[in-house]
Amino acid sequence: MSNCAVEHVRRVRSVVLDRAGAGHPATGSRITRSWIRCLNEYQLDPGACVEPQVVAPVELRERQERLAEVQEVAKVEMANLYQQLAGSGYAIMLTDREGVLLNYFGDPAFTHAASRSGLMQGAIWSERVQGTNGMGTCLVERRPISVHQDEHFLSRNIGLSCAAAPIFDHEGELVGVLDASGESRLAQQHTLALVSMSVQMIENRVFLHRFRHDFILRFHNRPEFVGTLNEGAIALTAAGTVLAATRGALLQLGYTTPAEIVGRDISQLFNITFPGLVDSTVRRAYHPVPIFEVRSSARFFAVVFQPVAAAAPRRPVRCAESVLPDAPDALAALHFGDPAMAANVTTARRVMERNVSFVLLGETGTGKEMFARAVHAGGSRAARPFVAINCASIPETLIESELFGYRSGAFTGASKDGQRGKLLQANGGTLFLDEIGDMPVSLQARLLRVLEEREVVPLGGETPVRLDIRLISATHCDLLQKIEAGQFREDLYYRLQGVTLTMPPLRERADRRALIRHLAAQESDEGAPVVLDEPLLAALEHQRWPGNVRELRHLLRTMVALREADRLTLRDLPPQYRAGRTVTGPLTDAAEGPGTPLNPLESAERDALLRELQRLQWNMSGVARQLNISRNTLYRKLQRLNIDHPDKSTVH
Ligand SMILES: Nc1ncnc2c1ncn2[C@@H]1O[C@H](COP(=O)(O)OP(=O)(O)OP(=O)(O)O)[C@@H](O)[C@H]1O
Repeated sequence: MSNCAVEHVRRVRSVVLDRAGAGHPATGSRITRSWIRCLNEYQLDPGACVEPQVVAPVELRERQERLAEVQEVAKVEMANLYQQLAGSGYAIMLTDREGVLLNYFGDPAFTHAASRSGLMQGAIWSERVQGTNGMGTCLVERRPISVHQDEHFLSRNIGLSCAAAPIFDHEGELVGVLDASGESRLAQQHTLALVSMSVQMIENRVFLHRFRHDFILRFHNRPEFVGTLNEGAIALTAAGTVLAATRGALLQLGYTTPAEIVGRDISQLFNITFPGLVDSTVRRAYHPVPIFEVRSSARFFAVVFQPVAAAAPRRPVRCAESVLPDAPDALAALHFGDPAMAANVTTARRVMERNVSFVLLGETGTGKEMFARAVHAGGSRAARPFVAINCASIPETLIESELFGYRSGAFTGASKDGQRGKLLQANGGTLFLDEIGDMPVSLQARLLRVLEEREVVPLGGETPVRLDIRLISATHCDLLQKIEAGQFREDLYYRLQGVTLTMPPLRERADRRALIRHLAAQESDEGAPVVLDEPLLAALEHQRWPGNVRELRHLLRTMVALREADRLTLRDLPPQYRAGRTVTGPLTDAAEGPGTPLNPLESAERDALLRELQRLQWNMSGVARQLNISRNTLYRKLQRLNIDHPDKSTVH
């Protein structure tokens, strides 16, 4: 045993035996209490150098399945927390209530040392097995706790610094612990606060998910905190009886256990009737409405969310392109504090429950479709279909049948069963018309008629069908300019335009850094979490991003896939992003011009594309069709390959 370990053992024994230990930092009462338990109750030897105890893989899987819902939510929060602590040598861990380590996100620099210390999946970190430690002692104390270096009981653990917080379920049962541990010499003051915040986020999100088929009242004494991790949430039956409440709700209302309010009518807690509150929430378009607590008359602001229909197809957490959390947080998840996006979300929430049409403007890849999906997911139509149609990528001749459908045999090549058009497929839900500016003028008249008459006659059919759709249109072009040029109908423009929102380009978003981290976490969430070092983050933050968030996501996806280590640096950045294309760099504008070096493959692609463009006299739809790609993709290629249209104004 090293001198240091011998000294530690001597100190532990002396503190426990005379319970004095004057002058030693570890005599804080919780640590002392734990040491006493370890020595007297569990009969542990502080100098023991035992191997970590690990449960069998089958048992680990069973334990993980038992906590599957918490784990699913915790994974995202663990990745976020890991990003926040990245570089400080921490590993983030989740244990169950017996202290078995279920999930581990580790700093690569620390993983090896961590597994030597027993910080690995399946290891048991209860206080009874490992003595005083963040995870185990937190389970006993049921409170957030830091255990720094020689505050550990076993001398083999004194290299560690741990910050741990307990996770409770809606019944107040302790279900596990979230912990950040590292070999850091300096206990980071803020680590415990970050871990506690992550736990609060996990508890809230698990609660919202578990009670998604019930009414949920979300409240805070400041309206802007409704929907944040500080809010309180109460699940209610359709009759307004309390089913469960979050810790945040109990804290704000001055109760200590859920049992004190479960089973009571909501009107016994707040001076409201439940139907009245549901009504005013909907009338105020999900803006928090003031309510008063019965006992203290304290004012709160509340929103009631309606149950998500049980029959609704569950939105996959991760789909090919877009990642959306469960409603109603989909809109909030679209930004991390950018004022323009925040204002868009506020406006959308205000009108979401009224059948107002939206027009979404913004450059390609700024998230127009994602925004439309979030509006759909957050509203009362969430359980009904969301149908998207891209007017730029469907050949003009087919848009009509795509929209209106057709009867069997309506035209050569039509399916023999016919097809319901997108308008009918979207009935009751949302129709998203992407690149509306590219809709042929003849079809615009027909669409306008349908929107005014609110019924549609399928192609080749006779009986009109009643339509109830929310329409969200998107375009990257200037529709007013198109109207002037006679390419877009003014009357349709006014019919589509209930609320117009502009998605900011990525280079102008104030929350770029958080968004980059968030996307990197999402892109790496199936493997070990990836950390971006500071120079790389700064370089990404200052790119021009002509393809906006889409381009950023694809770049991160590529970098994550090709990485050699879990810490990405400037060396992982593809060459075309290294020089020049920054917003503030010296090559700012010139970088988009022909000066940017292309690799040989890109040069060949550029030549081939130029030949095709010249052959078809720059008819963009024709070239896109010829190459079997969408016009959006074609425009993106032009941008990427530095091809300027001879008449620049027509290239968007
Ligand atoms: N706020 C966001 N958070 C996370 N990912 C986003 C966000 N906005 C966009 N993305 C990502 O960028 C991709 C492109 O977004 P989307 O298709 O919504 O953009 P768009 O503006 O509709 O593009 P286009 O005009 O080219 O159709 C999405 O698939 C998604 O992965």
